[in-house]
Amino acid sequence: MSRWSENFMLLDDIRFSQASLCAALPALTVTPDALLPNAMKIDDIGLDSRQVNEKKAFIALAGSQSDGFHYIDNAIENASPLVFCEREPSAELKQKACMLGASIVTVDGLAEKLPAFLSVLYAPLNTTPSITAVTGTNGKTSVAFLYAQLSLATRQRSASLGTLGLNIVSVNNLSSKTNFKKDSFQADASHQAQLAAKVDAPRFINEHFELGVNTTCDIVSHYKLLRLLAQQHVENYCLEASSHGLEQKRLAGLPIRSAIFTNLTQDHLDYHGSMAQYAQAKRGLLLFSSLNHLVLNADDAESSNWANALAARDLAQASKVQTLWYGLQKSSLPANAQHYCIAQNIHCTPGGIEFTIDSSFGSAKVKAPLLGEFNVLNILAAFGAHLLQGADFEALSAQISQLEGVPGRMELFKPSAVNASLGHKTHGNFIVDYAHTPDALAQSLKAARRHTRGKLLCVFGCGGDRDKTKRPVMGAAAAKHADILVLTQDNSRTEQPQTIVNEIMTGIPNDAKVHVELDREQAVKWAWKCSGADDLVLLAGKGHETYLEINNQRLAYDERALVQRICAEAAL
Ligand SMILES: CC(=O)N[C@H]1[C@@H](OP(=O)(O)OP(=O)(O)OC[C@H]2O[C@@H](n3ccc(=O)[nH]c3=O)[C@H](O)[C@@H]2O)O[C@H](CO)[C@@H](O)[C@@H]1O[C@H](C)C(=O)N[C@@H](C)C(=O)N[C@H](CCC(=O)O)C(=O)O
Ligand SMILES: Nc1ncnc2c1ncn2[C@@H]1O[C@H](COP(=O)(O)OP(=O)(O)OP(=O)(O)O)[C@@H](O)[C@H]1O
Repeated sequence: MSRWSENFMLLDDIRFSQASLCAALPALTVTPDALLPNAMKIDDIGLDSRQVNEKKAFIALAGSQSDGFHYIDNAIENASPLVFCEREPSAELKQKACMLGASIVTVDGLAEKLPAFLSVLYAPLNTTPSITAVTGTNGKTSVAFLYAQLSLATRQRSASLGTLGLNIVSVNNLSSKTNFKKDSFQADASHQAQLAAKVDAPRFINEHFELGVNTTCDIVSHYKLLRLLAQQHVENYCLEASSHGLEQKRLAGLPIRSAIFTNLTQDHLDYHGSMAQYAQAKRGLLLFSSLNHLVLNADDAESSNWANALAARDLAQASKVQTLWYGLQKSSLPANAQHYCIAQNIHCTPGGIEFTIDSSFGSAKVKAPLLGEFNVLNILAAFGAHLLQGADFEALSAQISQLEGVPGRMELFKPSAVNASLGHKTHGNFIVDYAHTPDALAQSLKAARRHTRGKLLCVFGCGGDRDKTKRPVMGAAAAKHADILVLTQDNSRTEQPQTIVNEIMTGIPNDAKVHVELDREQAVKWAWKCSGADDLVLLAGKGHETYLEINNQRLAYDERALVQRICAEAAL
């Protein structure tokens, strides 16, 4: 099943009533009597003319490639009885709509009015979850995933949304995942009753759902999701805010309470044009008037631009936002940092990372079963947001040892320690990682190096039809940090994989050890066969994905499953 159809299965359950429609229409300055009778029968709404029907309205918005206005005809042919658009349609189109019983309503400033409309249309029936948004070039998915798990320290049902889809984590699997004892949890009777209600909530508990093609989904889906999460008694919700999503106002009007910034390095220059514009798009998170908390990476130079941009806002807005700084060096903290969270004495062990948290809320020695120093930063970012939101320092610190790694992010796979026929381990371990930017690749290789005794091999490629300037930079980063490079394909889209590889090669020094194998599965097998027992093979770029995108088609390719098969076969 494609990701799109799963998306609709999940969000299709979220419908609105006629009463909600009547309540919401004034936000668009529309009155129900301006609509034909069919229009009032809708219970769903969407941005894509190809996915409407007789009960679903179409919102025609201008996009970056084309304009929804051009698809109004398509929407009414697909039986949509109601279309909102930003300018007057032709007389011919109006006449056709009239014949089909459809209403086309022109709304001045439709895009700006949409958040107010959607927030009434999909108003959550109970409390809106507290929203934390995380942005940055790398680490968004990891921070969101870790944030949701850390919420278990406060026994709150929580969710994360982004590249991995929607994950809901709840208290009712706490006993199987953690060492919490039920009786050691102090709660009054009403709190216990609320917890029981959460445990009995109908669906999606501890579940994962694929949700569309984008890291940050479209604006309608966001409002539907808020209602869905409220129905599921989710109290804490962390979403990934991509720079595209922020620029295209896919999050407009959401009551985002806390913002986390991870880091800024090169990516998406094809879309934003320059690093300055890319950085500015990300800082768009500061414009949410609902913001109360800001969590900044003290080790990343861009964070001071965030602090300055906040200070430049009007006094009332700036002074209601509490800022927490996190990082690996106390010396990077700004002199006026009131709240901070620093990791010190970091040790990378075969099983994970150990470090001491030194913070303005307390200090603790912690261990996490995750690989890579950058995951220390990711933990601190999620931890810092919870601290500002009022979580207890001790309970949060205890939860760190219970964290589960993020699928396809520095995920370790070990072939059986002993080969049955040879009596010893013959080849190296794998790490499957999602690094697809120059900085992420450098960071993941540096992290992997700390977990290996032998050689470090790296299998990677670069995506087609996207920022081409990062290709040689990724080649240079891989050559600097790995011993053997295996160049292959990674979502080449409509480009020739060999052309992409040639561009990567221009950044690789002549004396580097490079093997080219465009068939990705063969490249992985080649690297593993070439590895010795103490070596480590890092597979970068695919992570959790289960496809290779080639010529507008998604071909089945699951690198985690492939590696599991290789590991299993090694034991035979
Ligand atoms: C370049 C880009 O960001 N495109 C996104 C954008 O589409 P768009 O505004 O360009 O849409 P368009 O094609 O111009 O069409 C305009 C309007 O007409 C509608 N339409 C279009 C065709 C049709 O037949 N009928 C119809 O109604 C469209 O639904 C849209 O509402 O808005 C759509 C709805 O929100 C997104 O799905 C789409 O993401 C495409 C698939 C994409 O590849 N996006 C990438 C670049 C992206 O956004 N990535 C970031 C993550 C990056 C990261 O990992 O950091 C993300 O958040 O996913
Ligand atoms: N804090 C970090 N700093 C640098 N690199 C990181 C950090 N966290 C993760 N990475 C690297 O970036 C890769 C992607 O991580 P993650 O999916 O969490 O980031 P992301 O920002 O969500 O990226 P995307 O939006 O493309 O999914 C990881 O596989 C890892 O190699």
